[in-house]
Amino acid sequence: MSIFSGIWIPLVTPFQAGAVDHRALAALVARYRDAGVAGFAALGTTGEPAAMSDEEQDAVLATILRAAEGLPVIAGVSGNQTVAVRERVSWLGDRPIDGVLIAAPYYIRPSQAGIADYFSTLAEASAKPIVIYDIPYRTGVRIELDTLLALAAHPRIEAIKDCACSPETTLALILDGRLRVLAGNDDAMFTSMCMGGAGAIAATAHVRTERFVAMHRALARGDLEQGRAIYHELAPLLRALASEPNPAPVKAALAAEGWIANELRAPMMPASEALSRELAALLTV
Ligand SMILES: O=C(O)C1=N[C@H](C(=O)O)C[C@H](O)C1
Repeated sequence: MSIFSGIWIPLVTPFQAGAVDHRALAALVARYRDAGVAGFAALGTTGEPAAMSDEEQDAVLATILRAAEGLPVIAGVSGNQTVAVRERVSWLGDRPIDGVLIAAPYYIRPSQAGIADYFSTLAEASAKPIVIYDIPYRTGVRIELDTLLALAAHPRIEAIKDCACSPETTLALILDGRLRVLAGNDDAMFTSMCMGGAGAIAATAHVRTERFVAMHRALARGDLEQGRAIYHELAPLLRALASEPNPAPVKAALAAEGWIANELRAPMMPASEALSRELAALLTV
């Protein structure tokens, strides 16, 4: 049975007075463990790895692995030089992680052949399962369906974090059946899971985590009525959490609940006062 199903948390990195707050990070992981999540994505977009040194990233990964107490952890990797990213992927192969989450090469917009070569090279170098992170609105390049289907033949490419905003692609991948499809756009998670997707890696699930887990479980057992009712209940929160750049709203919500300081590293900015007030109000309902 694949580990790539259920609700995964792409963890924020809490900062306090400019430094990584490892205590807050470990407390968050323990809180989500108790809430029934399936696993954690460390150093995904939400974790702000682009704002951290290599040493800070490695320390964050170590804290998450310790606090996860055996729940699966995958580590995010991004870049645009195959050789450099391959080194990182090989290094991660010796860590006690359960997979590597790899985005397409950003900014340089390679051809589909270039993208296929990139992922195949990294899959060959990896000792761990690979989750393809298809997020064209961040990388600047789409991984086309034919490319994804070709990559699915590789035994170490096991899942996709699907953020392409294409229901046709999502359905085609689910019907193909070789990659586990994890929704990566939070507003698409309900439809993806209804179509047969395996779950979600969802920043919004940092709050009301138990309800996201309950929604997934309801849909996975075919209880559409209950799954839909929970989705409707979560909808105002989902909308508010997506209304400013991730992870600012999630951090504001967690700060309102007292878990972390409301701090991001520039050029990312904390959520606006108005949104912070709205989120605090939504979380008291
Ligand atoms: O960090 C992630 O993984 C996620 N990234 C997406 C994004 O920031 O675009 C959102 C998703 O909820 C999780």
